[in-house]
Amino acid sequence: MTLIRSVSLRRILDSRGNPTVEADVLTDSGGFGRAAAPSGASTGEYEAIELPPGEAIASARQHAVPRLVDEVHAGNQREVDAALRGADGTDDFSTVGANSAVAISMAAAKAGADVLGAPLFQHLGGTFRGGDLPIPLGNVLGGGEHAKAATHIQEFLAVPHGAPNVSEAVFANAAVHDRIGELLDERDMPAGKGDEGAWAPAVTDAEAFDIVAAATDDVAADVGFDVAVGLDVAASELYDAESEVYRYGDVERTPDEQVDYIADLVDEYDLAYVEDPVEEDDFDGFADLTDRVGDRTVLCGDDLFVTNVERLRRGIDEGAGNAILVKPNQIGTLSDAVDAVELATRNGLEAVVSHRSGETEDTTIAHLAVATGAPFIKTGTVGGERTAKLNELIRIAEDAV
Ligand SMILES: O=C(O)[C@@H](CO)OP(=O)(O)O
Ligand SMILES: [Mg+2]
Repeated sequence: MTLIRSVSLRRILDSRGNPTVEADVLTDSGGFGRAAAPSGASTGEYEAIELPPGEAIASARQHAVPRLVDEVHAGNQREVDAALRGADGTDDFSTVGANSAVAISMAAAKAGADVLGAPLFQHLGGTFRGGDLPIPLGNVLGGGEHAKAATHIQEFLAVPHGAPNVSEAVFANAAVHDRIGELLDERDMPAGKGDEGAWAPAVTDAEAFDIVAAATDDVAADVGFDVAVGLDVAASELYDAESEVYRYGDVERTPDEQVDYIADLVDEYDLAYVEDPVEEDDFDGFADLTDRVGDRTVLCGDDLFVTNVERLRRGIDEGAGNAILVKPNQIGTLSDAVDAVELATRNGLEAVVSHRSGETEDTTIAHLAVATGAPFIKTGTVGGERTAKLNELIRIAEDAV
């Protein structure tokens, strides 16, 4: 029923207008799945390798497709992903390209679900999943690698952790985005938007904190539940390894000062979430911060862990962070992403399933978050490629009732 009959690959557009890989998987009984690879801008040094899409497609056709067609069952995700790993033969998918691998892995999962007639989250997570929906972290203002001449901190996030359900949480984040637009207007601060649809005004980080905190307070008062502020510092992008300082424009911070700065921000703004507060090799700084503020905020490793169980294991041993960002394309397959969530969860860390700054209309991560029972999903606030996932969560919540 789920034996793979064909795998087709093509170049399609992502949300930045760059080419990316889309895969179609068809099974012997007519089951069909289609998925596309996202793409990062602030990519971690230790991520699986994204090849230029044309190369990734040619290499996957040569190495991976023959190992899948008439050989592997789309309904057996481990088998699909093992075949992809076997076809690639490297640890970082540098032969086939993590972009081809993840597109095929996700398309096969959808084809399997199609044959079963089950929603993807149920096929991946089991029949008892669907009751717990993740809290959406919404990027509402930012800069860094996603918008030049805006803030140094990459993402200011709305965290609607008091929302009674996922739909109200999603709409609260949209309301924060909208309110920030009004506040910027009132202050005569014209702003475009960054790669993820967040406002990208030419303001200092301090001004951004003021604006975002005012907007979350206004929306919280309106909706009647708590909406906190979170950050993705994306600190590796600020770090100058040669001089061993973090550069925020003209302001420099040593690694120790960086930890102090973030710890102070957590208390000053009651931050509910901080991602990549220090650069990707600084497990010690991450652990120090976890000691200091890990009891009152989520400290999440993105570039630190890159969805990789080896790096996560090190983080667990060293007490670095209390959460992991999970991006399937950072590691190359759904099985690897699920392994990362499971290792994290077994060790008391929280999982945050995440989009990339370059996205498509693909909704797989919404299902992955529900399938793994992840407490958070980070997938933007506005823009079609972001709302595709958010609207899918609303549908999943309805189905699960
Ligand atoms: O840093 C991040 O968490 C992501 C997504 O927000 O950005 P990018 O995809 O550019 O790595
Ligand atoms: Mg990040």
